[in-house]
Amino acid sequence: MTVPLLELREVSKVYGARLLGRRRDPAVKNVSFALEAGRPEVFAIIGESGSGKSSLARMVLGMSAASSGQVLFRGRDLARLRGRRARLDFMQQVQPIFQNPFEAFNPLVRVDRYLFSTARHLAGANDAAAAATAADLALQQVGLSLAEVRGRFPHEMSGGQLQRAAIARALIPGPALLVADEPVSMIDASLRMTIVNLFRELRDRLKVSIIYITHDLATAYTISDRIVIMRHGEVVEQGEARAVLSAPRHPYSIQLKEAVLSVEAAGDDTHQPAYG
Ligand SMILES: Nc1ncnc2c1ncn2[C@@H]1O[C@H](COP(=O)(O)OP(=O)(O)OP(=O)(O)O)[C@@H](O)[C@H]1O
Repeated sequence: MTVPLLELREVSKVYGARLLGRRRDPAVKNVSFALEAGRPEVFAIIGESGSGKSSLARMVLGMSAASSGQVLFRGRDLARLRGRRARLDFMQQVQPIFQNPFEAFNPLVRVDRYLFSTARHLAGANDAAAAATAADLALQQVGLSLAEVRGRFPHEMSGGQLQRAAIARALIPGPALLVADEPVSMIDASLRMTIVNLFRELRDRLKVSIIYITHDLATAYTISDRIVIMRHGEVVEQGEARAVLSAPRHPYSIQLKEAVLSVEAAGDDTHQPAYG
């Protein structure tokens, strides 16, 4: 069997030891799943607020250690990733996209400078021209160009544009995996679908896998190949997106399905493609 791109084995996360003398409930409890190497997919992690999605994302990104279990990237346990070279290699291959693009960028740094810096540090661009080329190519992948971004501060761009620039930044090192934690929840509703559809396009064009973390079943259902549904830190259902949605087994997934159907029945146009 080939080594998976990403594998979680019985991963749990417990914050702090005790709360008022009582053991805290785990934020993530015995979660296992794997993404195959060489088979790019959009993999959604769905759950309501507090279900443990962001805790899981932080462990996959190596930003927080699992309390028990293992997170393996290409067979290497993230808990054993030592040294600058290994960390850099991991960061080149696994890139985050956060919820609020205005927090992801330093407000005092022009967006193009930010991209050039990523190109120098993570993509080996060794002069200004190489950094500009890398930034421009990445921006084109998300429907922007360096000319549109040049010289602008984050607040001089719309939330949708800035989130695209954040996705471009994440693409600069040529990652194999993007971890997008609620990437459209701060974006104007009319632009959400354009951005999530972009994930599918990137999967096909760049062969990158995307973990799409959301509380919004409708977008996840539309763009994902597989989904896991979390509740209180546990995976309550997982599988191929259409299969899970067509025959939900858990009461929570049934509720979610009903929510999607009611959005569709209402003809909510926030889930239609829009450009801008
Ligand atoms: N740094 C932390 N310290 C202590 N508890 C935390 C920490 N981060 C998260 N938690 C707790 O862990 C549980 C899961 O939180 P988490 O943020 O992972 O869920 P989530 O599904 O991403 O929710 P949301 O969508 O609201 O961000 C919650 O009970 C939360 O209060």
